[in-house]
Amino acid sequence: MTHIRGLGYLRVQTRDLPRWRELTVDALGLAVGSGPSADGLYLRVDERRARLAVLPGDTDRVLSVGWEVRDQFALREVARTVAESGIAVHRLGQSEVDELGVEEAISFTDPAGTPTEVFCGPVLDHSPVVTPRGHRFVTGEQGLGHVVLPTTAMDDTVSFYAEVLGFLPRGAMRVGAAPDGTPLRVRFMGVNRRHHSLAVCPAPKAADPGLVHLMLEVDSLDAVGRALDRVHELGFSISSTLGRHTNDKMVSFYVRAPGGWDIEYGTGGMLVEESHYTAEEITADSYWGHDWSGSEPLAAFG
Ligand SMILES: Cc1ccc(O)c(O)c1CC[C@@H]1C(=O)CC[C@]2(C)C(=O)CC[C@@H]12
Ligand SMILES: [Fe+2]
Repeated sequence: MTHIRGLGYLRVQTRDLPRWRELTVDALGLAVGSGPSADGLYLRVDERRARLAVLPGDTDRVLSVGWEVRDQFALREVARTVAESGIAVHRLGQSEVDELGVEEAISFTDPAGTPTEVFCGPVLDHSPVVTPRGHRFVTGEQGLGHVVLPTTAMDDTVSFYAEVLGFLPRGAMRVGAAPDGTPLRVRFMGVNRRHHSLAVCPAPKAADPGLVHLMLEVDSLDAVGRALDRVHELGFSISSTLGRHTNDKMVSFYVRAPGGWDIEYGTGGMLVEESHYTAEEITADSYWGHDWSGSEPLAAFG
């Protein structure tokens, strides 16, 4: 039933494009790609034209989370099931799909309020991906990485992704309790062998920026360490120090992006063997490290 193959792209809006360029290109080592808007920043990590698009605007917010399906027939199925679930679905026109660099796409708002797109037929850029320090990003069948979305409607959001879009639960972690004692949990969900392509996190209000973090994976610990050096040199704020997560086994750090949300930058994520997997509850976010004590408050929790 699952048609979604992975996280395809993320598009965000910012008031501070120059600082975004420093973070993504100079610090994190993404390659500059191309796109239709002359003042936009289009970033490549692989053969896709722009996996991350950063557009100038007067607020800092997510413009769209793009989920990928196999082909136009799978897209039609997703459009039908989302519409049947009671959510209004729009089919994007030619100028819109050209802007996204895909063949076809639909858009809708998920129960968390996230502007969401599902697409097929991404346009490729066959020129070499020249990252500043020669590292590679881990994408391919695992998709771009993962996003964590804040939501005030946890149950609706989780059931939408699981029961309408076919995401598989990949475990949870308690982050507190409601006034009546019901545990609150961050829930991880996957669509491919990456442990999670999505996590949904209980948040007090639905407001900009609409994101908790984007995770990007690179192919070596040295690439993570070098990026961390550059993040310090360029004066970015570390939200969480280096550590290893207990669920996906990834070694990562979190850096604060302009706009009040984070980019998680890691390596060594596990590959899920779906035929044996069961969804577990972790009781610590990390085996070691991941000190969040120096973090500036996330805009989504503010
Ligand atoms: C716990 C965990 C496992 C794997 C991940 O890729 C991952 O990002 C996390 C942390 C999720 C979550 C977060 O990002 C926002 C701040 C949160 C809610 C915490 O304060 C603990 C867990 C954190
Ligand atoms: Fe994460």
